[in-house]
Order: sequence, then C-alpha cells, then structure tokens
Amino acid sequence: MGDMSIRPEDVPVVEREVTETEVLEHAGSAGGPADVRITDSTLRDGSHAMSHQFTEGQVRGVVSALDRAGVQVIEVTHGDGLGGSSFNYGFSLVDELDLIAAAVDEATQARIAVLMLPGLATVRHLRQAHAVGASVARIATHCTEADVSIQHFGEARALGMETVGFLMLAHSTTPEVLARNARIMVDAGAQCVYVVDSAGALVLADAQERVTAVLDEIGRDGAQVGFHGHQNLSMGVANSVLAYQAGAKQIDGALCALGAGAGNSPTEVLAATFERMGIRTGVDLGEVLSAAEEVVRPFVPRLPWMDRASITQGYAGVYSSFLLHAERAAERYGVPAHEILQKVGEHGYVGGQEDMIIDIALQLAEERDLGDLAATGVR
Ligand SMILES: C[C@H](O)CC(=O)C(=O)O
Ligand SMILES: [Mn+2]
Repeated sequence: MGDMSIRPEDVPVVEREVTETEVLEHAGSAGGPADVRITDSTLRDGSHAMSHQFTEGQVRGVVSALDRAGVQVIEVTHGDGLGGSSFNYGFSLVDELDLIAAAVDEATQARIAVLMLPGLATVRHLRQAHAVGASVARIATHCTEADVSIQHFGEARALGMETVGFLMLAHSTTPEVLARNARIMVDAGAQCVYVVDSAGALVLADAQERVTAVLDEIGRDGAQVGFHGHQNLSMGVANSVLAYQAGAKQIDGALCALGAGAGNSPTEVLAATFERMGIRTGVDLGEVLSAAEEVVRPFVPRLPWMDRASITQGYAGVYSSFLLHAERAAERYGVPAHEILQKVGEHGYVGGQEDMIIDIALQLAEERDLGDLAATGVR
C-alpha cells in the first residue's frame, strides 16, 4: 500500500444514501431508464490480466470512454481488491488509491466502485477509498463465508456508500447455501448480492438456478441480485442473459473481456446482446464498441482467451485469477499449467491460497523427476 496517512476522522461522511430504485433510474448518457445496470470491471478484474500494471493514463482513458458510453458504475481496484498489492497477489504498478482518485476525477456521470475482500482489506482501506471518492463498495467473500463481511457492510453503509455483496466461486455450493449467504449479506446492509462465477464453471441452468434462489431469498426485502461471469467455458454472456431473465438487475462486464482466466463477459458484447433483445442498459453501443476497440485493445499485451489452461479452470472449477500464477509456476518448475490447475480444482483451493499453486507445481515436478528416473532404470 502507498499513503496510509488518512485517519478515520478525516473521512467525510456522505449525507445521502443511494436508494434501491435509483440504481436503475439513472441510466448514463444514453438516457432513459434502464432494465439492467452494467458494471464495468475492466479496471479491476482486468488488473489480473494486466498483472496489476495499469497506468494512470490507461485508467483515465478507460474511465472517460466508459463514462461517455453511459456506463453507470466503473470498478477500479487491484485485481484482488483493496490492499491486494502484495507479494502473494502481485504488486501494483501504481497505488490503487491514486488510480481510484484519477477515475473519480475523470468520470462525469459514472460512479466509481471498489472491491474489497475482508481480511485482505480492512475497513481502513474502505475509508481511504471512500475518502478519494469511491461511492460503491463491493464486498466479496467465498460463497459459504458471508459472515466475515458483516462489519464491512455496516461500515460501507455508515459511509453512505452503495453496497454490493459478491459471493465468489458460486459454482462450488448449492443454490440454497448461496441464498443463505446472500441473506447474511443483506441483513448486514448489502443492497445487492452477486452470484459470482469466479471459475467460469457455471453452465446455463447452474447460473440461472443460483440467481433464482438468491432472488427468492433477498428480493422480498427490495435487495437486488447481480451476476459476474467469466468466459472459461465461453458462458459469460449467455449466463448473464439467463441471470437477467431470472431477475438479476446488475450484470458485470469488462471491455475486450479483460479479466482473469479467459476473461469476463465482454461489456461491449453484453451491451450489443441486451440491445438486440430490447433490454435497456442505458449504454450507447457505438461508444462502448469504440471504448473496447480504440481505447483498451491497443494497450493490452495479451487478450484473455479460452486456451487449454483457462478452459481447464472452467472445467475443474478453479478461481480465474489463479491463471497467471499457475503459468508462472509452470515456467519455473517445468510442468504444464493446465495440469497444475486441474490439481487445484481437485483440491478445491479458494482465493487466498495462491501459495498452494507452487506446492502443486513442486509435487508435479517431483513426480516427473521420479518418472524420469524410473524410465532410465535408476532406483
Ligand atoms: C478477487 C476476485 O478476482 C473477485 C472476482 O472477480 C471473482 O471472484 O471472479
Ligand atoms: Mn472475476
């Protein structure tokens, strides 16, 4: 982390809370009410794909283009959320608070969201992000551990931020358990809870059933449901449409799919698909297409893609952000990345257990060396 000098008492308290209906009434520069709100995560989930090397200029360019396109919420944080810049997760090139401040400065109608994982980030990180202008707090936990987020939702609401819960690796539990965890988040102050397909492992009905179960549980309180997809099995957009049809009101995307694993549902494809279906997003299609093509594409060194490793992530249910960690371990220890990821899936490792990727790579290397020795007849 960079400057930690902001004290809680320095943090201004926003006087007005965002109402549930306001979330959809304001529809960006494209005008008119929206049926669904697209949150763009290029500058947060895309941070994984960029090895957390976003520059301030890139952030300003993307925010300005999305803002012009009428995207209402733009997420800006280290890929692993506030406080993620570290040896374990990868260091950011630029302090995320500076990037968040630049995004706030650039946006004219869009609001800037931050992601935080309780434990990795603390309420102090949230206060700092709020102090530089972030107004939407997205608070993420493993899908069966929502209870660790209770104080963070309380703090975000006290700050006057809009609150969104993120139940990660949602494929790894049942719709019923997911709904119970969503209930914990709403009781703690979440205004929306997302079904987060972190592994890109949900296939069609799997996604829809989870959205339905969560909505049945929290919808009666006026809370919304969201869906965050990954493209590892190429289901991001289709799952998002099914989520919308099941009642989801907030859907995540990233320009050029820039996100972990095979990337996120591309924002520009979501906008085109919803428009084609007559579903209003408030996003100007021409502007968002040019944001992807002319602003993001030129600076991305490697676009996310469905290759053997990322497809394995979807198939084996592996956290998408493990991809580059596995590729680095694969290169270092001379074992295939997709084999590492397959084992990660078998062990059911979750976010925060990035170190186990090294452990598995070492085991695979040892098995390979023993196999080589056996082949040469050495005992
Ligand atoms: C911290 C993760 O990258 C959050 C996310 O986008 C996901 O689980 O998917
Ligand atoms: Mn993600």
